[in-house]
Amino acid sequence: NMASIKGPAPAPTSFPGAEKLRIGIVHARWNEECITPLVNGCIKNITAAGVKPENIVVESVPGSWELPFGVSRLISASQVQASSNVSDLMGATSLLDDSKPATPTTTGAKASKAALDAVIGIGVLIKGSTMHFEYISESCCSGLMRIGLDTGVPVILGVLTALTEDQALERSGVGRKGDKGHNHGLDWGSAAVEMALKTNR
Ligand SMILES: O=c1[nH]c(NC[C@H](O)[C@H](O)[C@H](O)CO)c([N+](=O)[O-])c(=O)[nH]1
Repeated sequence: NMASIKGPAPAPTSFPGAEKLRIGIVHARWNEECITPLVNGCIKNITAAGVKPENIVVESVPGSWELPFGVSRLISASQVQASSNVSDLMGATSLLDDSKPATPTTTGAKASKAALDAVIGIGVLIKGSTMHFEYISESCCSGLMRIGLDTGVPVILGVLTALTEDQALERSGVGRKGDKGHNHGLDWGSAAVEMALKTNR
């Protein structure tokens, strides 16, 4: 059979200036078996690009429906933080929930006070027996698109809209079959850094 032509072109491999960036991740808590590897893959490529762990802010919301609201609030909280003299960024971002740095900083380095340069919304929607999936997927994706356009802060779409559990598992790199699939979180992390640098000229 013909090899598929689908898939992204190779992403940039160097991200000069990434050490100054601050990246946010807001993830839903549905379908955790996929969410966890997706978030970890995202963080892996963000740090591989040169972003400091203490400058990655991770927040969670109940489900994908809440992603646009969560991303919007995190962006505005970080902008308030950057323009005020509030010392603790985490305090500002705990508007969503008990925020925690992506990885506890060994250096004890303080998170920077700058506003977030890009945010990824991560969710996993799996088709059930009703139309619920269609309505959440459409609202979540168009909501995330709107926030990026309205705020000028790049919002990366990290939402899997899977028709079966296997589709979701394969795209999280934890496919049940022999083929482990590909963890799309990796691509979302690279996309976030690339877009942040393009926006931060
Ligand atoms: O993130 C998801 N949320 C889901 N529902 C919860 C929804 O996102 C909201 O959290 C809930 O409706 C409360 O607003 C899902 N399903 O219903 O299947 C799903 O598959 N994935």
